[in-house]
Amino acid sequence: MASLPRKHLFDLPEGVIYLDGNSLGPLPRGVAERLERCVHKEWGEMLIRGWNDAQWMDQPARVGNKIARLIGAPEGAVVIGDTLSIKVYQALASALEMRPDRKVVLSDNGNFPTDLYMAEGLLRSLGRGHELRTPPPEEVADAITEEVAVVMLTQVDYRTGRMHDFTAITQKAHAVGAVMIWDLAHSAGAVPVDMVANNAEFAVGCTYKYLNGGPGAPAFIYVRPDIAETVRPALSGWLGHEAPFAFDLGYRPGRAVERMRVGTPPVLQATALEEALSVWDGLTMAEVRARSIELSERFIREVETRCPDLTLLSPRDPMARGSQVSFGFSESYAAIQALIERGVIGDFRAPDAMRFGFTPLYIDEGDVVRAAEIIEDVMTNRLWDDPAYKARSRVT
Ligand SMILES: Cc1ncc(COP(=O)(O)O)c(C=O)c1O
Ligand SMILES: Nc1c(O)cccc1C(=O)C[C@H](N)C(=O)O
Repeated sequence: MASLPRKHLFDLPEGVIYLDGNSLGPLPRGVAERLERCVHKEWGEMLIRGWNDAQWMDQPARVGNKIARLIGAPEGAVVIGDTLSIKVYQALASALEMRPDRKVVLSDNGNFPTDLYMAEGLLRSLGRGHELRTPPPEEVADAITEEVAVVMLTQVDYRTGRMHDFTAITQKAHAVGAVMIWDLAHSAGAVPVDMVANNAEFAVGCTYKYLNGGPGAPAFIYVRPDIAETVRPALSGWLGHEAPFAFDLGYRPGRAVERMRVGTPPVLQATALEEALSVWDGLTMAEVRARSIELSERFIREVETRCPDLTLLSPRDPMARGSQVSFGFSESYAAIQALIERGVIGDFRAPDAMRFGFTPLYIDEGDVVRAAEIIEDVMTNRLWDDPAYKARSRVT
């Protein structure tokens, strides 16, 4: 297969430059047809037999293996299912059980809110006086002390694209005896990740962003293989049981990471994801990362030259940045609306970020330059200064 870009593998609307694949990836070409087959040939014709005959029951592990390759994890260490919020909860609950004598969970105040909300809810229901600490991202490393039970961080900041030092933070967590959880929501399919080398105990992530699994696509969870047989799942659902179809009354955790399965897998969503993952065949994350850096560096250069009113909010050093670039502007919400209307889809993140994702599978240098020209037009001609844009409802 030809290397990058692979635009022909995606169904992108004509005239759109899609710089929001960091929030919701576009539709890969084969997905609609694969779903059609799943609906008619599997669900429609096989009915209940689909669990065996179409291997629906093995899908969480099978798709997990496809993701494993992209995050440097071995076969059998990743499963998919549920939403990322649930996977965060599961990882944190199990991690806390591994350090019963410690009471501090360390995250940061740039983390995506659901990760912090799930932690708060879990700690409250444990009722054992745990504390969630959220220093600024730059201060996390110094806040890793021997009080900390679990360090739980999102590698790439959803707003700024700032990337934590993946290796140094995990090493520091382990040096003080803390358990490490990485949320790879903005990393999987965006930056090279090597879970084996990193040695963190847990990783979680979503698949609707850079992995193009579609809206509501299932999340994934990785558990380090050497601890997977001892980790205790808090959400002990029947499909994480060692023998679900024995229908025993007592819970016995399933084999390794399979114990992190909870209930019935979302077969249609997982089928879309499984097909979507084939766009990565024959690609390495190193190749994707190299292109992503070229594209985002070019974008920053073009925008800074053309638009003096925009301030770079992302780290300037590409090695400290994920695959997204944010610019600050006082009217960024209206400016993003003006851009979307002109075919450049990025997004707004409160309070003032215009955020653009770089996805080399379907974005090339020409798109980047064209997007910068349109941003220049919107800024120079104050096209954002339109009450209709400012009034538009803010759902996402
Ligand atoms: C870091 C991070 N965690 C969690 C989520 C969302 O979790 P869920 O898939 O449960 O909506 C997102 C984005 O939506 C995210 O960026
Ligand atoms: N998961 C989302 C959703 O269900 C609706 C709207 C947006 C999202 C997102 O993924 C937001 C995303 N995590 C972000 O970085 O802003």
